[in-house]
Amino acid sequence: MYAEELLSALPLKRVIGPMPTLIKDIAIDSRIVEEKSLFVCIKGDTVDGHEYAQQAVNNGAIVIVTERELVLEGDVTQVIVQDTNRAIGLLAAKFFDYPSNELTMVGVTGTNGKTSVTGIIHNLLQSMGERSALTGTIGFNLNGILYETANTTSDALSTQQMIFRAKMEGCRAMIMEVSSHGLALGRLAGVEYDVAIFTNLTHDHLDFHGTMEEYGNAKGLLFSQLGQDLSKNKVVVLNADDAWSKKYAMLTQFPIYTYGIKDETAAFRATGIRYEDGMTYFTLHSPEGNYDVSMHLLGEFNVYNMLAAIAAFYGRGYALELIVEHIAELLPVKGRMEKVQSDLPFDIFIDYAHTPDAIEKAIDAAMPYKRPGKKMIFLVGTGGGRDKTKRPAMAEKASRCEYVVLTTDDPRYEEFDSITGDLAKGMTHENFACIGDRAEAVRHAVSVAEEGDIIIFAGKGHEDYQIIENTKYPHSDTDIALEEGRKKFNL
Ligand SMILES: CC(=O)N[C@H]1[C@@H](OP(=O)(O)OP(=O)(O)OC[C@H]2O[C@@H](n3ccc(=O)[nH]c3=O)[C@H](O)[C@@H]2O)O[C@H](CO)[C@@H](O)[C@@H]1O[C@H](C)C(=O)N[C@@H](C)C(=O)N[C@H](CCC(=O)O)C(=O)O
Ligand SMILES: Nc1ncnc2c1ncn2[C@@H]1O[C@H](COP(=O)(O)OP(=O)(O)OP(=O)(O)O)[C@@H](O)[C@H]1O
Repeated sequence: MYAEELLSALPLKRVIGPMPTLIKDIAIDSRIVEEKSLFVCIKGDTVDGHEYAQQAVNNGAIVIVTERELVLEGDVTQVIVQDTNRAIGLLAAKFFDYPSNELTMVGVTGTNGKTSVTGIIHNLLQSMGERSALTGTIGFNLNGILYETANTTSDALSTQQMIFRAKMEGCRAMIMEVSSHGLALGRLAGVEYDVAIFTNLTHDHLDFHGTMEEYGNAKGLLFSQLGQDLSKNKVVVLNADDAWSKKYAMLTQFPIYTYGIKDETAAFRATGIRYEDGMTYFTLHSPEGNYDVSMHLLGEFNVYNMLAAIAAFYGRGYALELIVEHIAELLPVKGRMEKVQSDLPFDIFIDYAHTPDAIEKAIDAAMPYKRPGKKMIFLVGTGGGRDKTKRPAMAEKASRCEYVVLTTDDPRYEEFDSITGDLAKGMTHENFACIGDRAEAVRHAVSVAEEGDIIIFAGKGHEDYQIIENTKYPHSDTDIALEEGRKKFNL
């Protein structure tokens, strides 16, 4: 792109040096700068990107966007702006020519359920033969190929790049998990959403947001940023059973489609929920009448997730009959109350619950499968160096199970005992063990399991690794549990 044209995205700037003709790429990481690039210096949490400007020049950057004049060697032009974090959003959207305008963009926010709802919508679109891309905690799924991403909601540059790639690969839709961090830090700058969905808001991430109020306000940005152009067919989907939905409804004038189980005024409502033989059944009440829905996804929380997806499809003009037909074929989302197929005499569920509410919902989901007189064992961990206030509440929720194993998810730099010690403060009974080493904890959970019991391994879900300090080690709750179980029962 012509440098002049690209930089026109930044009206307030001071340019030092001659303007080059062409910019071939944009980068925010000096280690992966290409020839003839523009590098934007971002002040991070751990380091300041301004310190890496020289490395970026050495690797081929010809323009540096910076918040202060830097001493740099080489043929390089400096563009001084007040806020580089804001600048990268404007530049990235311009460089990729505002790709979100050409796709149906779906954003899902909420404490729990983002991966599930985005996965459901993406998989339903695929099953109807429509090409869509998906980004979130699991990575960037482009036409079936999964690319790793550092965050649930990626930085502003990667976000625009991914939408552009989806457009170039012929996708008609892009389904995105929208985290509160992503919204608060401007990672979604320039993303024009057509569908904005809210799942729920419960305790998480208070290390970052400080209060639930701030956390809730950050999520509200998804709705307020939909804009005022009512000629666009934008759709807002809100959970009628969550009090925050009333606040979000006030942030936008676009049509609202509510869903829920308790609130009888919800436009999309489920009643008569039944769980049988690994299936969930319910009656869908909709503006178009009632439908019988059957799905392989387990638990009431997945009924909520499915209702959110159904409301979104309806809002975009899809026939409910068609959607309900495709739901019956849908496979469970990976690592979200996924039942492990095995020859062991007890049941294993793998789940990603890492908030108090999600733990409660995971236990609810498994309860219909609990046999009389048999135990439910819950293994729960949490990440190191993140919101510590939620830890006792997580263990308190897990205490509903007869036996609890307290462990770690990704301990990062925190001591095992510090994590399990915080969790233990919330236990309401004595039938639990604190075992920081997760592999050991999984083996222990299996060692106490007897015929007919259920074990839920929570917190790792789809992940096949554990991060200790800053290293990713291979780890699979499923593999360890199966190996230990077979040994125990001589299979
Ligand atoms: C606190 C936080 O959000 N940190 C994010 C931030 O990292 P950081 O501030 O540490 O960045 P940094 O390493 O200091 O680097 C600053 C700048 O210098 C550049 N740099 C750095 C080193 C170098 O050699 N050269 C160079 O140019 C970097 O590319 C960057 O532009 O910028 C990185 C790149 O965009 C993010 O990956 C990183 O997310 C980390 C991994 C993270 O864990 N974030 C969590 C808190 C988060 O965002 N979570 C949410 C919610 C998840 C959920 O729903 O549960 C998410 O959306 O993921
Ligand atoms: N609608 C929901 N309400 C409450 N709990 C839910 C809901 N959907 C999923 N959960 C629980 O939360 C866990 C995480 O689900 P999911 O990955 O879909 O959420 P998420 O919002 O993407 O979380 P994260 O971004 O932290 O990965 C699930 O394994 C399940 O235990």
